[in-house]
Amino acid sequence: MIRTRALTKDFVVSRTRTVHAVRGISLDVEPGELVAVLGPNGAGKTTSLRMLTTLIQPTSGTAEVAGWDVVDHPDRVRAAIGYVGQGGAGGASQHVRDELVTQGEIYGLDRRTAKARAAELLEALDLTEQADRKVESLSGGQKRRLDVAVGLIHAPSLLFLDEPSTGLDPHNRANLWEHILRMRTAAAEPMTIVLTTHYLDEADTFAERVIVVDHGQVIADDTADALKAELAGDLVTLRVSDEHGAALAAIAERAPGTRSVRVADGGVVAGVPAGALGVRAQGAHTERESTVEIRTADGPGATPGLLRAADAAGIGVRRVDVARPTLDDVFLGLTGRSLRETGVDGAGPDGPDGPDTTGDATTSTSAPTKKEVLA
Ligand SMILES: Nc1ncnc2c1ncn2[C@@H]1O[C@H](COP(=O)(O)OP(=O)(O)OP(=O)(O)O)[C@@H](O)[C@H]1O
Repeated sequence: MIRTRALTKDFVVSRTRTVHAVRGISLDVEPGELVAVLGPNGAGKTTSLRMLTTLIQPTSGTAEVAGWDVVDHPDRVRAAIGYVGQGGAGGASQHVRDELVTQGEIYGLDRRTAKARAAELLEALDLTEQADRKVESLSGGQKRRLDVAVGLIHAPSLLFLDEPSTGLDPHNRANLWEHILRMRTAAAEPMTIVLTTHYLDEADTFAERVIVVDHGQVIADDTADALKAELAGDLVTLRVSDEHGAALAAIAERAPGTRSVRVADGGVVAGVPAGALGVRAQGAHTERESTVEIRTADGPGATPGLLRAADAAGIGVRRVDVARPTLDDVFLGLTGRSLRETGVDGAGPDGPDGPDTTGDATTSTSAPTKKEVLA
């Protein structure tokens, strides 16, 4: 359904500055897949989508969408796809139903077909009650559902959604997703959906495949579960008194299945009970704690052995947490940076004028390679 080879986009912003927004992306998306493209601000997600939807031309490389080359046959591509951009589509003063019918006609449907299709989508996306209201009077969630309806009016087999649920509250996000999934399965042929999102949980829950993009390159591509298992691992966190942090870290390093270990300052704790394992002082008192964070293939399986080894070394573990990895852990494992820290929820350090630019004397930063994060 989508095939790109070395797809590249440079924006020449001045004589001395070029933004390397997309750097040679090669990927294939099969019919019926639901793919989420994830990455920090400025990673190149929207630019990639804009090339695939023929809104901008690649600098180099090739892209075929629905069997057509995006540069040679943009009209064919546009006829085959739906695109829901970040800005939204609806004309504010139009009535909801009219907006849909007009969009259908723009796509070449005759009026009768456009009306029938509009009615179908209004029903499927729970907008029938709002059909005769003006677009500007809709709530955020209703407006976004209308955007999706507009993207689907000509029954495309491939739908691109650029951050479909940004700005919606959790209830409306869940509601939008329910509708998108229902639309997808109701289609005669399984619809292919490619979306960008800032919501890690959304990609995790709904996407069958997650493509992680950073600095204009694909740095990971698999199911969310496979990415988490291969690239992150479970996180076991053990809290001990500050003096035992380093010794416990050394024990954890040697434990089977350990991928990486980090000792962090756990802060000051008050009222540590007298006699707690490994606490030498008598009576409740205040002291610093360490947290030892262990990435391991199997957290629940590794924890008993870690506790036994700590006990044998006279180290009292005060608290144990075992957490399954998130997609943020995957990104951290790949780049050493957290998606949240790199501005996934807003402008981050890799934003517009971040490291993706080439200046006078410098070359652009190379894409980060996979590295051990917590070593
Ligand atoms: N028209 C343009 N001219 C110059 N630079 C651009 C243009 N469009 C995008 N860029 C730059 O290209 C890089 C990639 O931007 P893009 O919008 O594709 O990122 P993104 O991953 O979609 O980010 P976000 O999550 O913030 O939407 C950024 O550095 C951006 O500033």
